[in-house]
Amino acid sequence: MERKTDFYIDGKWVAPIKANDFPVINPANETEYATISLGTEDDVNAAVAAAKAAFSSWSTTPHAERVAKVEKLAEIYQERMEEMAEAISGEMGAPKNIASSQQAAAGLGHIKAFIRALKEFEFEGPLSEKFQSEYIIHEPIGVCGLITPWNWPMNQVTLKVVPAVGVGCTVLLKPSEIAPMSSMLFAEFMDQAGFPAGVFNLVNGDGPTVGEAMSRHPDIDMMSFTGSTRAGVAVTKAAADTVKRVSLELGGKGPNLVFADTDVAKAVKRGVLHMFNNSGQSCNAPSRMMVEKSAYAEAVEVAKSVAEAQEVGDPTQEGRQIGPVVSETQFNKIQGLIDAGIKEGATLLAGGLGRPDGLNRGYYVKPTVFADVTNDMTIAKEEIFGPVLSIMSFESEEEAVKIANDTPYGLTSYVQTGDPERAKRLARQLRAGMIQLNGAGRAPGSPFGGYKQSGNGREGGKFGLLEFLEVKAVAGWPVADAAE
Ligand SMILES: NC(=O)c1ccc[n+]([C@@H]2O[C@H](COP(=O)([O-])OP(=O)(O)OC[C@H]3O[C@@H](n4cnc5c(N)ncnc54)[C@H](O)[C@@H]3O)[C@@H](O)[C@H]2O)c1
Repeated sequence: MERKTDFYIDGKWVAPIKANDFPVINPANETEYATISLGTEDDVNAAVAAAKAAFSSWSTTPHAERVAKVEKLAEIYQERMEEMAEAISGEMGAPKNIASSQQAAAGLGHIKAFIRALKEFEFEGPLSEKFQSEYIIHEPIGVCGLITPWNWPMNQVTLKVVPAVGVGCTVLLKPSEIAPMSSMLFAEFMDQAGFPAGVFNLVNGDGPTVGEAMSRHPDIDMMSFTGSTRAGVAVTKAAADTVKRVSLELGGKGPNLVFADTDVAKAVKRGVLHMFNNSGQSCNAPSRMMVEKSAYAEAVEVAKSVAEAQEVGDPTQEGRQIGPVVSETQFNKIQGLIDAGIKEGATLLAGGLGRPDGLNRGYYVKPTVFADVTNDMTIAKEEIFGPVLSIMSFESEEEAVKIANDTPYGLTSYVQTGDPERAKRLARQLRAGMIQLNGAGRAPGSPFGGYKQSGNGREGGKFGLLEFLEVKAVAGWPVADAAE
């Protein structure tokens, strides 16, 4: 078992000011995978002081030099990708192949997309052709506090750290205390890449102590938060007195509209597998499958057989199995929601309560599908964050849009239809930050973020850079006389 109780502050690994050991549990076998320390407000103060001191020189370092450091980081990340996949698998239970090809790989993909965005972004220029002497300059916002969740650890960490330091901000990262090992390894990569002392700092800790101290801190200029809507609201409230900018990436309850004019079997299979991916622990999971009435019977049959064929098991083995969910708390929460689905009268098609056969140790959940769900049921309203799909039906396109939008969330909505005009129409009518039509994957650098209570930020590519930039407007910028 690894013991990694130090924090990374001002370019060095330092012991916490007050020791407070905390176990990182491997959810596949319920044993202690590593020990970290939970920090205090004093550790936050030390890290923020380092970040503040580093800001004036880092923010004025030539852009090309900063980009070169990010390129170095990409090289190191690529070389040490397998270590990263192992850390992610051990801390949150992603099976080997997902940890490597999806989880760790997502981090590298984002770093590369940011390198392109950093090279292409126009940091300054005239307001318009007409107003040449009104000059706009984008400047780094300052010291940024970054808080991340456990479900896609490196995806989230790279989406925040890389654009922030890339544009000249300095940062304090607090990863999820449940899955901090990948971030500790990432800190090693940052150190190896040669970022100057104080540019990147990491303090482990829980939300109410370290997260709250960061959100309130007068010397943190911006908070970038990914996690539950509950914690996002807490961060926003704690940040209010200092009027810092708060960027939020929160939960979701994604609708997946399946129309009879598509290849229903194929679309349903894709939707079910997508729901189960990462054991259902994705903010953008298509958790409400809505099927046009005339295709409903077929959809239910396909979903049942896909769920029954879904293997669950040991993440250290090769294969297409899904792993456990992250913790006992999550396991119990999911069981409670499955129970609510049964009690509220949804039809249990596959899975259900308890662990899958033969898996008595580890937080494994049965791949579960409910049919005949209505949008007022708890399982249709709450983010479950487990491999649990709800299927419901609709009669008309109008009704489908109404049900899809009837949620406080608005992260990703999915549409499956053979009619291109309908696809375009729905893409405009669905109230969500992201729409995926007919199984299309998202392009690197495309903005990731939500409407409504799914958040207010946009991460990735040039949109992700803008999150960490202030906009300065200069009137009377000297311009050469056109007549000269
Ligand atoms: N929209 C997105 O981009 C996105 C991506 C991934 C996950 N998520 C969301 O994250 C959630 C799952 O992650 P989780 O269980 O780790 O969420 P969580 O909100 O419990 O924790 C997320 C982070 O916030 C910290 N935190 C908790 N309470 C806090 C407080 N009062 N002040 C400051 N920080 C606090 C935690 O320590 C952790 O680092 C889901 O709701 C999921 O939808 C959203």
